[in-house]
Amino acid sequence: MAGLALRVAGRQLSQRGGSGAPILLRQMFEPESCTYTYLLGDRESREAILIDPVLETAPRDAQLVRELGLRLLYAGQSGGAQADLHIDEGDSIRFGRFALETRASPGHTPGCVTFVLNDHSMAFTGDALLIRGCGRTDFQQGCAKTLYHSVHEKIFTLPSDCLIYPAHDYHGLTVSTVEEEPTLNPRLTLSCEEFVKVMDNLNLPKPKQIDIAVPANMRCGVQSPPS
Ligand SMILES: N[C@@H](CCC(=O)N[C@@H](CCS)C(=O)NCC(=O)O)C(=O)O
Ligand SMILES: [Fe+2]
Repeated sequence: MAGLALRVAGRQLSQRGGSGAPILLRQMFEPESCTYTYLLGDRESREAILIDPVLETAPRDAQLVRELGLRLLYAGQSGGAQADLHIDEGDSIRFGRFALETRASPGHTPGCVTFVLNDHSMAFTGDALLIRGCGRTDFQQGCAKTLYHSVHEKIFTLPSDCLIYPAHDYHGLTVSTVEEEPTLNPRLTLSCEEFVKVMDNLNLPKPKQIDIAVPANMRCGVQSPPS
């Protein structure tokens, strides 16, 4: 029932906002952590939102926001961090004629969310679903079984032409679709049991900067004052 209500609400929002209005979308890359930051804006009201910003590239993002004459309403990540606004499953984040629907997609971390544009044309999957991959589950209270269910239930149920924009890519790819991933993703095409085994044996090195990034994310990106 909740899923149905969300879809209906999404369609109504899309119509009220004038369906077909082109969203302003910029995908920006930070090479050290291979992170994508997304700037989304409404060309009419100039209201904008920034998804998955990285400390090192914050000046670049701020400059682009200024150059494009946008007014940033929200920026940040989720996950029990200190923040001005906490978001939950089903919450709608509005900017101009658009809105992002929040879908909880835990597994990489307990607080991971996927943001879906209200017309379901694109989804920002954070570290849950990567292109032909997925977020690791071996730290930050990750859980492979939870991630498997999140991706199958919250992302693969979107329309097949829905674009998938992840928070990271390590192979030079920029975007995927809900049509591609359920058939081509080498991890998420497995059974849940096989997936858990694969995830338990990834043996990846820790990402660079993770020991700095995690505590900073818990303070919404605010750095510790110098001692
Ligand atoms: N080999 C990569 C590893 C970076 C890494 O661990 N990335 C995380 C996402 C950021 S917390 C992840 O979940 N990766 C999944 C994966 O399969 O790589 C590097 O270049 O450092
Ligand atoms: Fe991560």
